[in-house]
Amino acid sequence: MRQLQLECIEAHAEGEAGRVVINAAGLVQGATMAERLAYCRDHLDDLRRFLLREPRGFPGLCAVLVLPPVEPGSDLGIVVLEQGGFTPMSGSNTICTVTAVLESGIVPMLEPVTRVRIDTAVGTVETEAVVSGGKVRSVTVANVPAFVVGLDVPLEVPTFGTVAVDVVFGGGFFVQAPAAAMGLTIDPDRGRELTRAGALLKLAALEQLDVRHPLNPDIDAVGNIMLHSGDRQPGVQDRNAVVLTQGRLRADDPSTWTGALDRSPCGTGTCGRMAALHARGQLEIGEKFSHLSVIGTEFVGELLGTTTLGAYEAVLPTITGSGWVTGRSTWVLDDTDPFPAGFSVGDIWAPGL
Ligand SMILES: O=C(O)[C@H]1NCC[C@@H]1O
Repeated sequence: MRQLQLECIEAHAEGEAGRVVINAAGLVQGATMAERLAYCRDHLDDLRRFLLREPRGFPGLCAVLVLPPVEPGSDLGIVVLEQGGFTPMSGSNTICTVTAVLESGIVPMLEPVTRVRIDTAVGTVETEAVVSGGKVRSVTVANVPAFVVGLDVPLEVPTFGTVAVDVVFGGGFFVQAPAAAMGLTIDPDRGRELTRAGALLKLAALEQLDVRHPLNPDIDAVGNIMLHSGDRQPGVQDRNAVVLTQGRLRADDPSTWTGALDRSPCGTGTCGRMAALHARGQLEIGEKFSHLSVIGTEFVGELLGTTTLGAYEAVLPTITGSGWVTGRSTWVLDDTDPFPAGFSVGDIWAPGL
């Protein structure tokens, strides 16, 4: 007997897969997006694993629950599912969602530009899709304010020693460091070493850093890690590799020191990186910022202005990229299936997490 049936539009944004769940409204309770995110974290973690892990998912996959809006004038709300947990916001997943809801007709498409307003647990996000011939060509996401918690913060990282990192918020909290500081380059061939370094940075961040979003105190931990190409230099292309870890990391278990690299240039990470570069005097308001992923795909960022958020000086970041629909799927759970929350195997992940 089938107990659960999830209707999805499969998509990717600049290579990063996002499974957009379009019939999840009845599964999530809460009057605000913050309450809904908290509800997902408390009650729907098995659903997240069901969607993202084997035998239905894969390590490079994220998903999005498309929910009714909560703010007047918004079109929808989203909660993002990553391998490490539920998150309030994601650039690639927002682009996947906008592309999916417009190309499927869930939200009417108006040529040449359609605006889609999206509620998240850290604020409302305005998006602008360039459309022609019934297709979404690109999506610009005017993200929630991004800010710097600290620049060059010393972290004691297992096996690496002291590493100076930037702690930033760009829709989620990130620790960001030059790949060179870990003896690495941003190259897909070094993926295994990049994920190991990212996992160890995250372990250190979770133990040593206190972060809290001024508008949503439940957002209180570093989520993802960005290794980047370092200070901006004329003629040098900015690149990054964002490490998405699994849920549980343990300092005493090297099998957990792993993760998957974001295949896109990471929208939230790019927004946080732009906040840090602005604070360092390396990115002006209104200047375009081309950021490449580990596979060479691009988001173009821009800071539209500044604002304040609680005690933080913040910037107003946008990112632009493209998404593509890759399929339609219906995921079901048979009540005799032994893996209702999926599984992971130590050939690519830490086993059993
Ligand atoms: O673009 C982003 O913001 C992200 N991509 C996958 C993980 C992050 O949420």
